[in-house]
Amino acid sequence: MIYITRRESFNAAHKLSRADWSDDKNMATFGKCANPNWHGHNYQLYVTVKGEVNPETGFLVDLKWLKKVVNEHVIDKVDHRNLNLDVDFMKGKLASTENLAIAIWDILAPLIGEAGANLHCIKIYETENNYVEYFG
Ligand SMILES: Nc1nc2c(c(=O)[nH]1)N=C([C@H](O)[C@H](O)COP(=O)(O)OP(=O)(O)OP(=O)(O)O)CN2
Ligand SMILES: [Zn+2]
Repeated sequence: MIYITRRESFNAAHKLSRADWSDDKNMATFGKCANPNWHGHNYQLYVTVKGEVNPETGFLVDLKWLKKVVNEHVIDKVDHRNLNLDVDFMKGKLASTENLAIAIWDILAPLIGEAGANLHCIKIYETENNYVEYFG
């Protein structure tokens, strides 16, 4: 078993708030992250794939292919966007890093499976100090 990781970066706005809660409750729960006029992050996304090395190519998966899949299906949809308003796969979800990691897993796992490998981990740094890892 071998593991290979592609890192991508994106910039996105969001806020942590629930439409079915009052402003006061959102502020009490999420603090400054519930600021109604949004705030943004420079996110770092790490997509780790696991599997066996193809003896003919020496590859688990071609990193150029992985870059293309991650960019087409994730980065192009989130970069310079508002996670709450613009991103179809986050509609109706609280825009936390946990929910973002789960949503990205759900998009990429089947695509990577079709290529004969397995998605191992989605890791997202929201800030330098905060990151989430999701293993499915
Ligand atoms: N479990 C979670 N908690 C929080 C999330 C999250 O996605 N999951 N997100 C946030 C906010 O988005 C917030 O913007 C994080 O910013 P902050 O707390 O300021 O993070 P920093 O690393 O910049 O803070 P330092 O104090 O400088 O370490 C909040 N909680
Ligand atoms: Zn935030």
